[in-house]
Amino acid sequence: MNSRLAPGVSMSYHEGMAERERPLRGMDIIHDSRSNKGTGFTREERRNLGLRGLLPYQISSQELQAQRVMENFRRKENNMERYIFLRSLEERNERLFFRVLMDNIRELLPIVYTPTVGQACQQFANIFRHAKGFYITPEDKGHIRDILNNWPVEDVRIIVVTDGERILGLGDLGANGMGIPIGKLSLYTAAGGIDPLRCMPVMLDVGTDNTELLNDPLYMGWPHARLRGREYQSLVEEFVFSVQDKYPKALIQFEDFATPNAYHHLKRFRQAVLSFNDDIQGTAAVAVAGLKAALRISGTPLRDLRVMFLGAGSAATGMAHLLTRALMEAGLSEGEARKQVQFVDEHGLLISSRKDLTPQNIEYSVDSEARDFVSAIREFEPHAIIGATGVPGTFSREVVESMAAVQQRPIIFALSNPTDRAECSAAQAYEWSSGRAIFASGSPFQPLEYEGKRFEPAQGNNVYIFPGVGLGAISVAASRISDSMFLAAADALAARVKQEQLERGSIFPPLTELRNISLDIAEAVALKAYEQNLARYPHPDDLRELIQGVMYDPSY
Ligand SMILES: O=C([O-])CC(=O)C(=O)O
Ligand SMILES: [Mg+2]
Repeated sequence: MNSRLAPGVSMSYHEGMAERERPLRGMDIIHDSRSNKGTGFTREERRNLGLRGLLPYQISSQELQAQRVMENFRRKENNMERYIFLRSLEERNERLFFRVLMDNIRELLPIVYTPTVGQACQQFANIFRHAKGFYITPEDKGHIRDILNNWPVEDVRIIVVTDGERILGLGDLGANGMGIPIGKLSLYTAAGGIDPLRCMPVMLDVGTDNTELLNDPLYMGWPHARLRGREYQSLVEEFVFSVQDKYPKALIQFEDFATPNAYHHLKRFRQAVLSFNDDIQGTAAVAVAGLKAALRISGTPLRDLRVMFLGAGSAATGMAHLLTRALMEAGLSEGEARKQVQFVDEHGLLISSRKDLTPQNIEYSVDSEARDFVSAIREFEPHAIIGATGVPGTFSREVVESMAAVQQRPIIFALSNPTDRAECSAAQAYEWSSGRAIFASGSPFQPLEYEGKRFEPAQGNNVYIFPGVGLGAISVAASRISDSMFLAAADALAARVKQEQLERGSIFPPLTELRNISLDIAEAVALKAYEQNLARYPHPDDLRELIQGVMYDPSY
């Protein structure tokens, strides 16, 4: 295996990680978010680092600082203010930011991530304070490798890149979409234990077709219509190969690209480059995990599972593909598996006679008299419906009632983000199914009561998957990411759901367990990498210990 290592490529994750840090002193330390501890500097540090006089007398423990942060956080008027507050904490004191995020993940996830991050992208230009991440525009054509040298870190391992064309279910937000890679990478650190120094958010700013943004004097992106076609593709290629040259072991996560480009990039790079598409593959693994857990409630064998998707974009087709693989693992042929998966989009059921189907969808088209969603449900009697439309209200009362009529425990996943784009709300799913639905949404819904019973809606979001997949991949320097790795990740996730949770109808483990979930997933992914001969590091004595050992700890 070692023979596959390029000369100069280190043999383990640890080697080469000791980035030479500049010895800072005095105010420079306080102004360096990675070094700053604020009032957490000890008396001795204050003496040795030239900090005397620059801080108030009292020394606070990190716990006390975290408490102060959370009190301030809770006093803020609204979630946007909380978002701004947290991002500026990160700019001042990175370790304290991650301490607070990790210790309060349930409360803070809806702020640094969906739904508030969606709003933050919409208002990105208005709330902008401090540049973070790396921006590439068509004017950088031919110079991307060069300008990558401006990034101050020598050993980047995780890159999340978007071109901003399909930000959550909010559409084309151009360069304002930078909020998404930033948010995803915060979770790579908080949930996946990736050192923030190894993370790089990238905006491939190729313009926007959002005229409101183009007309907004505050808009900060490249102010042109979107680059398309060959020129666009060649910029993406130049970016990917420049990254590979500078950071040969970095994982590239493609995020929130419009469907045709998302598929194009996936096909182009999945074999050759350590990369994946989070919306297609990460979401798919979450959905498969959720379905497997849900089947434990309903008692349906996996091989019998029938699923109907609403929406035929990247997330839905990605889920169908991985689900087909899971059904094949359960013993079905590919043809049999595909027959258990159907799609409905805005023009109705995907039937073979339709002329508007994409290559990803044609494989799942059927011959049927049914046309609309409800009659398709009545005919197919799916165990689960999964929405990935970005269109709220599409799981109507009639839809949910039809599911409740054909299944005792209808599985209803309303996965579109942010919360106000969900196909139906948690309350609607429970109410319209008389409390029988097994529900999950992409963005959070509050716990609720229905007819005296408490429900805790599960959040079926790819945050359960990508941090662990990334951690596993970079811990062994995987050469690429395979479908089997995502199936292994889904199994590791589903395995963490306890029986007592299932009894409460909850099909994902608590978000408070994210770090351990990511560790389990990382181990499963790394094992697959060795099994499939895709690891570039030699097998360690204890894989789990190795992975655990590289996980970032924000304590001072
Ligand atoms: O960011 C999220 O919450 C999930 C996701 O990838 C998307 O909706 O595009
Ligand atoms: Mg996404």
